[in-house]
Amino acid sequence: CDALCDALFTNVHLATMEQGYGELRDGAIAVKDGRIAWLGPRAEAPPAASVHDGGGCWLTPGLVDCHTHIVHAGNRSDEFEARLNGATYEDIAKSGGGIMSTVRATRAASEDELLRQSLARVASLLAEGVTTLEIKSGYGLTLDDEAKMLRVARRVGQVLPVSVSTTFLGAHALPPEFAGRADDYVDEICQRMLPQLAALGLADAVDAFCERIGFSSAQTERIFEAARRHGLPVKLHAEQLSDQGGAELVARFGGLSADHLEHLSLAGIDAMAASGTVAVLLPGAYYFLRDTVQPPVAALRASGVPMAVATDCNPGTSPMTSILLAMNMACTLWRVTPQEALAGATIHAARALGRDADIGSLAVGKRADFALWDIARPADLSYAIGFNPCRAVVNAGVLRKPVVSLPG
Ligand SMILES: O=C(O)CC[C@@H]1NC(=O)NC1=O
Ligand SMILES: [Fe+3]
Repeated sequence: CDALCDALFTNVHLATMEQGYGELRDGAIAVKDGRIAWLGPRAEAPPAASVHDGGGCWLTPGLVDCHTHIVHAGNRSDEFEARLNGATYEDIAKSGGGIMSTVRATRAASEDELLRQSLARVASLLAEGVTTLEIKSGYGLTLDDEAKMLRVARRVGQVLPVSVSTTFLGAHALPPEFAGRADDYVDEICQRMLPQLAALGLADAVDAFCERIGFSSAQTERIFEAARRHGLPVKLHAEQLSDQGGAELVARFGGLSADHLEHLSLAGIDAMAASGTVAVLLPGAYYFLRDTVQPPVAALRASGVPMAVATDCNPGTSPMTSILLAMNMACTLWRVTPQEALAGATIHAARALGRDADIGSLAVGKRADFALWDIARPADLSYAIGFNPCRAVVNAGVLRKPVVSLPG
């Protein structure tokens, strides 16, 4: 720091996540105006107005959950029960349940009620050191209801100490008003919903569900072209249940990420490697659906495609509000390594949001978003199941306890 730093966090071991990982033991990190001003050996730390002794904790970048549907009303435990009695996810969707069940509940909920239900779920993630969260729409499927969801997503970041990236996912399911007229609904998305939501500044990115029970790659391409016309980056639910060529499509648009990827092809991997598109792994949905087809983690690793890990928090396929559990699942179910899982919930997740210049690793000039952990080594974060070792969180240089209080 040229002038006196605002805060110094010392007596900590740093997992910097620079160049993919990076450790600095017995270190310290200084903050000025909400940004990282210095990091290095504890003995060389600069003076600061306030000094916090980290007690030998590990200090990582604040965790980033880069794929959630955390704003929604109601739950779908009835379908969970039905599937355990033999129904399939696609049967339920085809009979009007599934996503449409949550659409009906979300349309019926007021904006304030939607916020109240969502904040409780977000608080669970914040307790585990999450400092940035992506939140999708996709349970409204009309302009007004999609705007309501995205306003609630923005309010989450105003009410709680978390940065929120919003994603418009109007192409999540075909609403009843357009039954049998998918192309007309895609027109509604491209010609009305997306332009107005972009003009209102409610969406930071655009996503679609490219799948047999979702939207075709041709329909997805039309949505991506509309996103491009409005200067919005794209990402995609791709190859979750089948190979629709979604990964190649999102790579062709220089998209931020392709997500799920259980049925990803080698051609899709090559396209993502060439375009720098992040592979977002969502083990919660694989686990909860009792899926058996794994994403090609070894091939993604060999091709150098950056892998992120996220909760996919949603009421139908991944009712999970634990990023640490998602990290453990990625390791245990798919042989992601603990270092890859931590990169997947920090720098690679930040890259999947187009935010890696600002967050996701410990580097001078980045936002001072940190999490402090009472662990022996960083691998402990994806090793433990259901145990939360987070001892403190720092948002833009401001220290807070992990558990936040909710309004009202
Ligand atoms: O079932 C839901 O409510 C959303 C499921 C979620 N959305 C999607 O496109 N794939 C998923 O797993
Ligand atoms: Fe999802």
